[in-house]
Amino acid sequence: MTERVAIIGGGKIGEALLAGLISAGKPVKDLVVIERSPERSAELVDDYGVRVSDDITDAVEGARVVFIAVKPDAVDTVLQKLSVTDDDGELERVTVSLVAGIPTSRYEAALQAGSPVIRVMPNTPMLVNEAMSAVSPGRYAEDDQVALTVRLLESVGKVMVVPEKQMDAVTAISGSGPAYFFLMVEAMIDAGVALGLTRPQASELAVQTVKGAGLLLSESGLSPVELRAAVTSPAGTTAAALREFERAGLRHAVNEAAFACAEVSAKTARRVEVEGSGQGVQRGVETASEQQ
Ligand SMILES: NC(=O)C1=CN([C@@H]2O[C@H](COP(=O)(O)OP(=O)(O)OC[C@H]3O[C@@H](n4cnc5c(N)ncnc54)[C@H](O)[C@@H]3O)[C@@H](O)[C@H]2O)C=CC1
Ligand SMILES: O=C(O)[C@@H]1CCC=N1
Repeated sequence: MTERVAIIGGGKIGEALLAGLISAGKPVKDLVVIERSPERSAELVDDYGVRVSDDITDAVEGARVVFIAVKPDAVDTVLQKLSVTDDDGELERVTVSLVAGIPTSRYEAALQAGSPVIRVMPNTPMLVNEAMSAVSPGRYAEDDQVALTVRLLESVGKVMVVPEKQMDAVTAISGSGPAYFFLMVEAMIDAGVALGLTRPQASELAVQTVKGAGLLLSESGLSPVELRAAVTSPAGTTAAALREFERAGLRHAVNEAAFACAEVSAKTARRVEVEGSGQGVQRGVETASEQQ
């Protein structure tokens, strides 16, 4: 893998990609991050020894693949800058968006005519080379560009190629999915503390349980239904717990959550357009800790 790769946006997902590619053996000299926050840039330089620039035009020069990992609201600004950069013609640079909710058509319309674009929905387990990335090629992406993108993403996890119309559903399952599990683990730890365990004890028990259960799911070849049945003894402890989950409507809650997630994804492009045109809309209320 000697292709030069540029990552625009060195936040959580940009860092996950950077860390994953480096740990998968990609030489740091073939990587560049474009990050506008000086504090964030300094962190990335310290932690990874990677070149970080705040100048898109300069940094993407010579890059075969340009990943975009900024928030949806920042995409148009990035595209304006990218649209006036020169990809030398020979490099056949491909723009790969990791951004939720913005269709390839928007990139294709903003970039130079015929620019190849690929849309990806990754997730943060990329940090530990266990990402699930869904890939949708845009209309001008060539097979070799899709293959290169898949190869890069396969070095940091699994890859599934899907039609772009499935991206909102994918986001609702694998893109946002890790957060659902972190919430579940938080709740398990709190329950353990309520039952008298110390918080470190409850954390270790819950985290190792989720890790082991995840490995069983991916490696045993058994379905979640079969694995759950194997834990559940007749009239036993697990049956009592599961009955409470069913009574509380866990399945319904997961379904509603996934639909809410997909809906926000589907409306993102329109929201960005409206907010970008100065007619900002009030979104849902975030807690202070979620505002980053
Ligand atoms: N966090 C996650 O679990 C996932 C995020 N995504 C997508 O990845 C994208 C990034 O998300 P996060 O990493 O969570 O956000 P983040 O806010 O942590 O990172 C975005 C970074 O981009 C930088 N930035 C913004 N405008 C820039 C510009 N013009 N030039 C250079 N740098 C710029 C910001 O300073 C920030 O460091 C989003 O579009 C999101 O939809 C997709 C899948 C999972
Ligand atoms: O919450 C978000 O909007 C991003 C997209 C998928 C995961 N995180």
